Amino acid sequence: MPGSTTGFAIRGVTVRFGGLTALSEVSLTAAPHEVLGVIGPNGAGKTTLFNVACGFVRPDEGTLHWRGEDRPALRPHDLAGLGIARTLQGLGLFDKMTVLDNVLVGADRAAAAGFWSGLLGLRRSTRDEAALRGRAMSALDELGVASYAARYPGSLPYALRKKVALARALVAEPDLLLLDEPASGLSDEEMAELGERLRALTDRMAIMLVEHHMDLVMSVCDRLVVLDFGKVIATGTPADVKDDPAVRAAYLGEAVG
Ligand SMILES: Nc1ncnc2c1ncn2[C@@H]1O[C@H](COP(=O)(O)OP(=O)(O)OP(=O)(O)O)[C@@H](O)[C@H]1O
Repeated sequence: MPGSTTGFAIRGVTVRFGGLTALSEVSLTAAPHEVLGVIGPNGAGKTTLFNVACGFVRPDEGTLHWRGEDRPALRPHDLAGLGIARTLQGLGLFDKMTVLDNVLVGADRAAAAGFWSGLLGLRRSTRDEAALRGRAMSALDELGVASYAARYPGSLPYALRKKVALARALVAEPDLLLLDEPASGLSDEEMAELGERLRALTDRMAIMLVEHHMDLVMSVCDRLVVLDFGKVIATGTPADVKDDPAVRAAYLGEAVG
């Protein structure tokens, strides 16, 4: 297939909001097992790019590429079936559901999308339910929060709620994980733990993260894409990008690394 890529790619994406061009011909790739960071000063277009990757914003021009196919019209509800999971800044946990049930929502989405063939038919059996709960519990366990399974998210500190949201994304066993500001609101220690967690996840998935915290970005990402005024101004390893004069100019007054 022409232009076929292994992994996730955004190609020539332009997004306009009325007269404002939020993204202009942006291209990037996230290879399997890679952590790709998207950074840039305020208003650079990071959130818009994340929303394009999640299918929340449809590009005016350009395409997405995933699993060997061009996908001009990715929609949010397609993600689970395509092996893509995401966490959002707002977490989106349901306060009236327990932690376990919140994670089960992620398992349900994946099962409904045919992710685990046979696990969800027209009538779900007790055994299927038990299997889904088992997966949800292991996702919580992997993040060290299984003991909170019966609690309600609202009663937990923010860092724990973030782990629950991540468990909900991971329960679907995605090949691509999209993270919007995963470090926001975390302490330095929690951020370091998150960094280690993300590195460990690369043995089974690619990760694209939009993040403000340079410490996390510099330590966790294999490659970075830097946006400024909707354009890619630099791409490379964290070390390359840190020394790039265009990046330094874009961040004038802000610390890079
Ligand atoms: N729905 C929208 N309607 C109109 N303009 C928008 C919309 N969303 C974003 N923009 C504009 O597009 C540009 C890029 O915004 P975006 O939120 O993607 O940047 P960002 O890099 O995520 O910024 P920040 O770091 O401040 O969150 C900004 O000028 C913003 O005002």
